[in-house]
Amino acid sequence: MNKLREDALRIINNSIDSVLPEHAVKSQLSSMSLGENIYLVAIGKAAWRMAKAAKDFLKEKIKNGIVITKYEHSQGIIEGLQIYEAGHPIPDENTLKATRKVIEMIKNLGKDDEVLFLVSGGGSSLFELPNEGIELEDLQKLNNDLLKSGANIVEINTIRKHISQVKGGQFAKIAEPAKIYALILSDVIGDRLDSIASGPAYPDSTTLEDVKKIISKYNLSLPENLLHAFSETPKSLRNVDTYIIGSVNKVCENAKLIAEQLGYNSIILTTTLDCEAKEAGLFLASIARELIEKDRPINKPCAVILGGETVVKVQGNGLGGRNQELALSAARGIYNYEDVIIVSVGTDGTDGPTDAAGGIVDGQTINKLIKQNIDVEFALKNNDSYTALDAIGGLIRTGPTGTNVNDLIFILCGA
Ligand SMILES: Nc1ncnc2c1ncn2[C@@H]1O[C@H](COP(=O)(O)OP(=O)(O)O)[C@@H](O)[C@H]1O
Ligand SMILES: O=C(O)[C@@H](CO)OP(=O)(O)O
Ligand SMILES: [Mg+2]
Repeated sequence: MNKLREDALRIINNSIDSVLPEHAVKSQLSSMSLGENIYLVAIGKAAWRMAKAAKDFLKEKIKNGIVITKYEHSQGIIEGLQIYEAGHPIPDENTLKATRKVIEMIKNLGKDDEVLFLVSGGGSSLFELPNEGIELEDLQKLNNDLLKSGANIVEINTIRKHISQVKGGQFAKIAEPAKIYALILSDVIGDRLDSIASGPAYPDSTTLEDVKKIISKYNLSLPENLLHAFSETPKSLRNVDTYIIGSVNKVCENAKLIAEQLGYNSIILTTTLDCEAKEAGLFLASIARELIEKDRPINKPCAVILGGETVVKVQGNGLGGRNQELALSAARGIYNYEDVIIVSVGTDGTDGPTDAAGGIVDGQTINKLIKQNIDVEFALKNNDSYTALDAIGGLIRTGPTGTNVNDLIFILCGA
């Protein structure tokens, strides 16, 4: 493996390791003084690791607890906690079953009880009980349409919150009068607390008016029963304290430190990349060319680091994810350039409905695709980035990481 690729993989692995949730959970808990009657609820892709850290720290103070995470994201038994796995990014039967268990556990709590609510991205699909009149099939179709529409996560979750019994602050209402302490691992740009996992314990800033606008903006066609099932969400809550314990900012800062230790001049360009994945790829390639040809805006060897979450309007029937699509698109702009790599990777370890975390491309990627008879333009049009990158060794596979703080994207240039 060449040095640039080796360094890129090291930056990816070490910076994701630096945002695993154990340390953040323990350090937050050690600054709080919780009582002796704690009920734990952990939701999201990082739920298992967050819950394990909390249990190790609080021990017998936790009276009961439920963890809901994505399939293949549980790492085994945690004594005293019930662990469920469920569907993501589309909710399934197990989502509803596990959510009902949580409601049963917290609905009759008293004012001296406390709920430790550990929240990470993925929670929207894993923690859900829809409003009366909505069947699971309706909910699944709506989620599928939303995820393919090109809407961003704030828009998607605005809709999800208004057909739910637990999202948009409603979980906190059910737990009243118990106090909720929410520890949040953010995977939403700008750390919007009412969007992360659809904010089950945060006052909702969005309204039914916003729902109407999003339905019309993305031309969504909803069945009649769904249109009648929307409900307004709470705009204030009195029983919740919220703490953000990790975000994309941290993974970018750590990637910068690691790149510097490896000898690369490094900058963070943005932590809020949010445009179309294909456009982001071409934009990154143009920056790479500036670095190579003009040594601007920093001198080689260098790392230019970005964080955020791009969007994809899925119109083809191929296989891929936003990070793979960004990387494949970027390959077009660095065709035949030497000593440059562009990487895009989801810190949760799974990009779209695939087993890859993201993509890694260089100046030879397009030549390798040509040799395999793969037309990059067709692959992009068909949203088939996984198949294309897989054929030429351009996928990054980490497996589920146990954390989730959005996507890490970077350019690495040799001397
Ligand atoms: N074939 C595809 N190519 C590109 N993106 C896709 C494809 N299929 C689904 N997606 C995108 O993958 C997203 C879900 O991916 P996922 O990695 O689970 O998101 P997150 O990490 O935010 O939970 C969808 O919103 C959709 O836009
Ligand atoms: O659960 C959710 O609503 C989102 C954002 O937090 O996470 P993910 O994109 O991982 O599904
Ligand atoms: Mg997401």
